[in-house]
Amino acid sequence: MATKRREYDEDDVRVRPGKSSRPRTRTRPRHAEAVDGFVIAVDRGRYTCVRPDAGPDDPIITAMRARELGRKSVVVGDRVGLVGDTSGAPGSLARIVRIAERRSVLRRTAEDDATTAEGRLERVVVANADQLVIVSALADPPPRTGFIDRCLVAAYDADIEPLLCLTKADLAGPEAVLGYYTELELPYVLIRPDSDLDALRALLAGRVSVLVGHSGVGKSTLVNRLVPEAERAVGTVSAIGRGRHTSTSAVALRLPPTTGAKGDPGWIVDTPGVRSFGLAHVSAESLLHGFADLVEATVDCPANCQHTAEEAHCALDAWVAAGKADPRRLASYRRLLASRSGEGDQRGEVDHRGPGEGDQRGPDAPPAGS
Ligand SMILES: Nc1nc2c(ncn2[C@@H]2O[C@H](COP(=O)(O)OP(=O)(O)OP(=O)(O)O)[C@@H](O)[C@H]2O)c(=O)[nH]1
Ligand SMILES: [Zn+2]
Repeated sequence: MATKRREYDEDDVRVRPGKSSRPRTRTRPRHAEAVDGFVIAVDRGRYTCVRPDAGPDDPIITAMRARELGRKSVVVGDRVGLVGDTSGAPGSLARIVRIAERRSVLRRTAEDDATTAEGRLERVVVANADQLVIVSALADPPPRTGFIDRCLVAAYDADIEPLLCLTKADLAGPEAVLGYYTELELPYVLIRPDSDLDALRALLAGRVSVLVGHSGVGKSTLVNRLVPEAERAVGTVSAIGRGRHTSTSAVALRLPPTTGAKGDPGWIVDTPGVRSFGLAHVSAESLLHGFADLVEATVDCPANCQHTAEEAHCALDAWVAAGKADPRRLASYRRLLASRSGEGDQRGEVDHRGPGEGDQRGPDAPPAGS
């Protein structure tokens, strides 16, 4: 007699051994035995996770996504349910069967080509972040407020608090940059080679913070100072997976405990592959949320005002003319508005994209290699 075969996933077989002819019951609670995991890196279909309560020396768990997740994307910062071999032993592989509801979603639109649907693909960069740390040098390279404005919009859009981290404070003062943002009362920290980083560490404690910055601003230097283990940790997580070293576009690093401070020191998420935030997915109204100093003026705009320079009666022009906001802020807002529709001047906004960025796919793209 021929054995009738049906496809089962592993734990189906484990839960009901020998009952291969019994139909799958729909009422059984799915994966009640799943353990909680926190995704710290994603590399070509392999997800590096840790137990949320794990200590620095606890094993890291490599997982793949279960078929039942469908096309849902799993990104760094996701809180997931894991089944299978969650021991973290060398060669072991767990499966992600659940993704917890996300507290926040930091997105970007790929800027390779903002004029096509594919180019506008929205990518989730990090889930469940609490804070976006915008790293900008005060000199060498000079601060780019256009980049900072763009990051602020991404942060407000994601419902994440921004923190301005001004590096190379030994080379130039922060007055010009801070003056530009006077109205916003942005929290900021100044970093110099001899700073002790206590103020920054206090702002990172107990939270998941995403670091973004242009090349050369000193982000790697900062990450290495905050997490002396960083290089080794990144090597470890990205060497997993297919046994090839590829750089990922986001990786979560556990901050070491600081002497004297109690409680969770927090996590930083480094984003080596993310140089800017495409904002094509952000509506003109949401874009305005990044410009709290301008938003009040728009109540006097005509209905359906697009707030562009072409709008003859946009109230923003009068607002700025009356000295109620910095004209450079209005110019920046309008530059971002224009860049959203793919017609803007994006000079200085787009760096060469880092390798591995294709791993950060939106929910519409199947995971690479699986
Ligand atoms: N004067 C001064 N130089 C700094 C400071 N922080 C970093 N640098 C220098 O700035 C240069 C760039 O620093 P990195 O940490 O490599 O910059 P990055 O932002 O990681 O840039 P990529 O590696 O290209 O992504 C290095 O030569 C650092 O030594 C600082 O606070 N003051
Ligand atoms: Zn207007």
